Amino acid sequence: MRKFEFYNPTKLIFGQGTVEALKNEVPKYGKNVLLMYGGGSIKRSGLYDKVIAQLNAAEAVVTELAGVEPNPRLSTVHKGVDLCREHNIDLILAVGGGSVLDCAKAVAVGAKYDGDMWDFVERKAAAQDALPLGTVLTMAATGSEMNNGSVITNEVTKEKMGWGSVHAYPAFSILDPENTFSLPRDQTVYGMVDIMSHVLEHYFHTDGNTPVQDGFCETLLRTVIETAPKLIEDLNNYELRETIMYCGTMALNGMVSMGFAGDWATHNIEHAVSAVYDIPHGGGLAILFPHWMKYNLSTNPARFRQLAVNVFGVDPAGKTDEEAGAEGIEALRRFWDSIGAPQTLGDYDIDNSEIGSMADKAVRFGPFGNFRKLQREDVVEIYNMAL
Ligand SMILES: NC(=O)c1ccc[n+]([C@@H]2O[C@H](COP(=O)([O-])OP(=O)(O)OC[C@H]3O[C@@H](n4cnc5c(N)ncnc54)[C@H](O)[C@@H]3O)[C@@H](O)[C@H]2O)c1
Repeated sequence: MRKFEFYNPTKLIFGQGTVEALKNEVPKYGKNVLLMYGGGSIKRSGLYDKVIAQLNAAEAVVTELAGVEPNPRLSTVHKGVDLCREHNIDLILAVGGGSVLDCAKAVAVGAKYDGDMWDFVERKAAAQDALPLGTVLTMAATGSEMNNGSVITNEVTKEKMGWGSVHAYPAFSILDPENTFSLPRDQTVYGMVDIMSHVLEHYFHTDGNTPVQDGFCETLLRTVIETAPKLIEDLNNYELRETIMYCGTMALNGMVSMGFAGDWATHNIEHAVSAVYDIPHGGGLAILFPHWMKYNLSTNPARFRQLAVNVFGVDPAGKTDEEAGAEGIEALRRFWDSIGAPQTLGDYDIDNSEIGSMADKAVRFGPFGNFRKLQREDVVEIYNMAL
């Protein structure tokens, strides 16, 4: 293991009916609340009314920013920052999936910064402060509810990039699995692919002696693999939604990844695709991750073998590490196919015309990935494999 410090200040409030915690949490931060949400699914599901009832009980003065896009845009962040200043906002409350939460994080740091928040994404400046943020999660996927990361799309330059700050952790996050019942089957699948991808990004590291962390990661992967086929046939099953929601938070809140640096190349490769084509993040990962794995199998075949045996039940007898590892990659592909995840870029009508510009975006900050450093030509190769 490498040396580490662990810090995660987010208060997690998990379980049925927990939206009622809002009336006690909100007044701790002040009266003026900016309520951010997406395209209106929270109105159809009734969650909006429940949230408003709690905010009324807390005697909050509410300003709304609706319509936060999937793959949230910088222009929406700017709108949010303006609203915070205009209405002297004390607390931002994000109700939605990872996109709404990520956008709210960007608004929270942007409201306390004189320049353009995009400076933080471009690493030209580092956030020094933020407005407090509370969240009510409606989709299990990103882990944004309990981490300090956020991904923003600059629609003018067609760049989609992650950034993070110690000031971007939510102060509290409310997770009621029932609030994910209304999530359609395809988005449920994308969320589960995203969760597995976060664990896989952790798993492919080069630091030694991580048996406990490996076990945590393998358990999360096996749990999603066991739960996903049941959940897609029974979308209103509380226990299945609960299991996946807990997996999503644990996959990316730092708890299973202490003491090593995960790879994170595939997320970078995917962000460049969804920046140009605006496809769902989890859909892009389902296409690209198996190709990243095939491309890197020879980097450390023993690691792939361990995944194949411990997660996919591959029998390693009489096989080289590379052969067993390759079976594991095939098993992952078959599993994602079985739950209806996309398989090729062609599934989103993406051809090879933008591969060069996507690769340029992916290497914007230079070679990347900790398991193996990828150069531009490696990224081009992986996109070509995924066509
Ligand atoms: N912050 C992080 O750590 C992190 C990690 C991975 C990815 N991301 C980013 O997060 C974004 C994706 O977030 P996401 O996967 O949570 O999806 P999302 O928030 O974009 O939501 C996907 C779709 O589902 C809808 N939706 C959400 N909850 C719903 C519900 N309960 N009922 C009906 N519809 C619902 C949304 O309106 C949207 O149309 C991407 O931009 C991705 O790059 C962030």
